[in-house]
Amino acid sequence: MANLCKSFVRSFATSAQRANAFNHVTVIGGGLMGSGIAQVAASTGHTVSLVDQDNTILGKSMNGIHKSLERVAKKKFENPAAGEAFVKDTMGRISTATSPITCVSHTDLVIEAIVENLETKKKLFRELEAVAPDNTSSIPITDIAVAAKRKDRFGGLHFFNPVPMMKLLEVIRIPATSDATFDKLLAFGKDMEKVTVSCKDTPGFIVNRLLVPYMLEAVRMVERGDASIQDVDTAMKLGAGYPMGPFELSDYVGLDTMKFILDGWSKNYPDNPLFKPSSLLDKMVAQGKLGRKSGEGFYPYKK
Ligand SMILES: C[C@H](O)CC(=O)SCCNC(=O)CCNC(=O)[C@H](O)C(C)(C)COP(=O)(O)OP(=O)(O)OC[C@H]1O[C@@H](n2cnc3c(N)ncnc32)[C@H](O)[C@@H]1OP(=O)(O)O
Ligand SMILES: NC(=O)c1ccc[n+]([C@@H]2O[C@H](COP(=O)([O-])OP(=O)(O)OC[C@H]3O[C@@H](n4cnc5c(N)ncnc54)[C@H](O)[C@@H]3O)[C@@H](O)[C@H]2O)c1
Repeated sequence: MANLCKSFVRSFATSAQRANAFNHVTVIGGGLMGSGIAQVAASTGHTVSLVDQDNTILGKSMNGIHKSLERVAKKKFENPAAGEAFVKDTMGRISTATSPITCVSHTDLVIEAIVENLETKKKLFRELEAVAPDNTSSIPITDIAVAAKRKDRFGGLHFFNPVPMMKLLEVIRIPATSDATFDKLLAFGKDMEKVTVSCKDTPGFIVNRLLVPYMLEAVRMVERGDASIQDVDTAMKLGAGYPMGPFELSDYVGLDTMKFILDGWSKNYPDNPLFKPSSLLDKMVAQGKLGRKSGEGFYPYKK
């Protein structure tokens, strides 16, 4: 890992101008979250290796990052040439790879953002045998850390979707996490221009422990025939001020990710009624209706 950071530069600057806690970041998983994390890490001056299973997936990830950067640039810069330079500089800091092994030897921080499946995550950490702060939605960090040898350098970073827009980062320590590691993860959050909060290594941390049961109760409400999908979404947007209703948000997060979260919780806490599986969610995932990413979820989307 890199030396401790000396100071922070809050606004966008080139890597040469910033003093970040980490210089080079490896992000494993180039899906919704990994792409967003790689984008923000690069736009805040880090060099980034983005790793996924094959180059087709990585091509899609880089396309998505480019489009998202163009949206950010439009908002950030009045001068189109400055916006174009920002996009080009940021893209130039991201390289891609299909194996993490080559990247981790020269990286300062590894962030895992692959599918929400404990066995898959543990297998990856066994392969890495290194430090890899984890972007899990719901799996206790301690359970994933079982596969890591150097647990003092292990911690949880929970980003939110879409990463470029959501200001929060949950930073989770396990008993074995050293103070130095925890402090550096908090510093990394600041470098990424996020507000950090911390909590115990409990299921769903703060946000998902409250948000996911709410989203699932919306699904159960529709399963019971109490209200329609559209009316629940309208109600929560106009009556509770949420930017998206629970069904729009479920499609945005990914119904497979929602199911992974719920399956993990219901297996570990079978007596908690908030974590009960949903047959509607199970059926939709089995049909490949995963939300925006598959072109259909609770709503249809243009592919
Ligand atoms: C399950 C996990 O473990 C945890 C989670 O992540 S839970 C999910 C947490 N996320 C949320 O709750 C998201 C809730 N939704 C929102 O906050 C908003 O709907 C939203 C920010 C996603 C989009 O905002 P909205 O106003 O609805 O749409 P839109 O007009 O397209 O976007 C607003 C601005 O955000 C920007 N934006 C949206 N998505 C973006 C992206 N991926 N990249 C860059 N910019 C983006 C747009 O460019 C737009 O900028 P502008 O206002 O200057 O035009
Ligand atoms: N979707 C959300 O809103 C959200 C928000 C916060 C956290 N998370 C968490 O972030 C993680 C990733 O979620 P996502 O929504 O980006 O999923 P996603 O399905 O969009 O992406 C997962 C990516 O991981 C890749 N992958 C799988 N196994 C791999 C391996 N062994 N090596 C390299 N790449 C591999 C897949 O090819 C895929 O591109 C999950 O743990 C999820 O719970 C998701």
